[in-house]
Amino acid sequence: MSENCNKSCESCSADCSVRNKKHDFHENPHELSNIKKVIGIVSGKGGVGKSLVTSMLAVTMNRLGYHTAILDADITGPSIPKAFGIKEKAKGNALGLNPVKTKTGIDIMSVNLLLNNDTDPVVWRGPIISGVVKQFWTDVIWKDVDFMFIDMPPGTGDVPLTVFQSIAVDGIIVVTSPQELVSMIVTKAVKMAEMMNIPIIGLVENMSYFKCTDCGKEHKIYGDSHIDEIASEHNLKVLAKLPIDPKISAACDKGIIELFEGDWFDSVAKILEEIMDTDKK
Ligand SMILES: Nc1ncnc2c1ncn2[C@@H]1O[C@H](COP(=O)(O)OP(=O)(O)OP(=O)(O)O)[C@@H](O)[C@H]1O
Repeated sequence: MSENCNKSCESCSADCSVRNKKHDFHENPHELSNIKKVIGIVSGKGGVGKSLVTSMLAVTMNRLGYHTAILDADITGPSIPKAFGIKEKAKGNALGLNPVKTKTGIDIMSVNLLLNNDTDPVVWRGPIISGVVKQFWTDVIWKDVDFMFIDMPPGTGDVPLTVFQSIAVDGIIVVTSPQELVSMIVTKAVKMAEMMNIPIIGLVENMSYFKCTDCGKEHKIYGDSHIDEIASEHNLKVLAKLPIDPKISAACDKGIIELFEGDWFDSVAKILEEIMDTDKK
């Protein structure tokens, strides 16, 4: 703290303990929760495969023996329960709300696990939606979770802001697709992450190519990718390039994403393990 501190952080830019404390809006998780690492999955717009990447990352880390969880913060477009084929509803008791376990033991909380019908639209205003996401963090009992993946709502609106301010996110992964204005999206994500003081773990390019099952050739359906140049401009890693694969969309539709085959996320898994290990040292 500066000797001249008048506790008026708004008019002072010093990076001191008072300022940092005053600007820390992080909420504590439920007292019975224990969450080691929280990874936010973001995208610039909807439909690029953010929920799919979130699901596959959780499955990958679960296969490696980590207890994983998904907090579905995409309140108005929750697609996680469907990808995992979850039909049951979340139950609560006097202590709090329990996540629903998938067949392989991944803990999930999503607004669709609370609504009477999956098809009921969520017609709520921003502050209500943000409040629900916060409650998914504070009122759900997340027991012994190694990696929690947060499926963020697309963009940089009210809800992502609340998530980043109220949940201590350890890092974010940005999902893009080749047809997007990738450069702009990545630059925005980098700036947002800087503002929120959260490291970007790297980029995942979804729908990168289509591999012909007859000739084995890779076709760039959405044109050439620029992800590598953009990543190096920002000093970021490209974590994975995921093909367009009808088997993947079929797995999501049938609720069997836990059975996906492919090694696309093996290198991301190593990076996540390193993040976990650095804390143990
Ligand atoms: N690489 C892929 N191959 C085949 N299908 C895919 C692929 N990526 C995504 N899809 C399909 O595209 C649809 C949209 O994906 P997803 O729900 O993950 O997008 P999203 O970015 O989370 O969208 P929103 O933010 O609007 O919820 C899903 O039906 C998914 O199965």
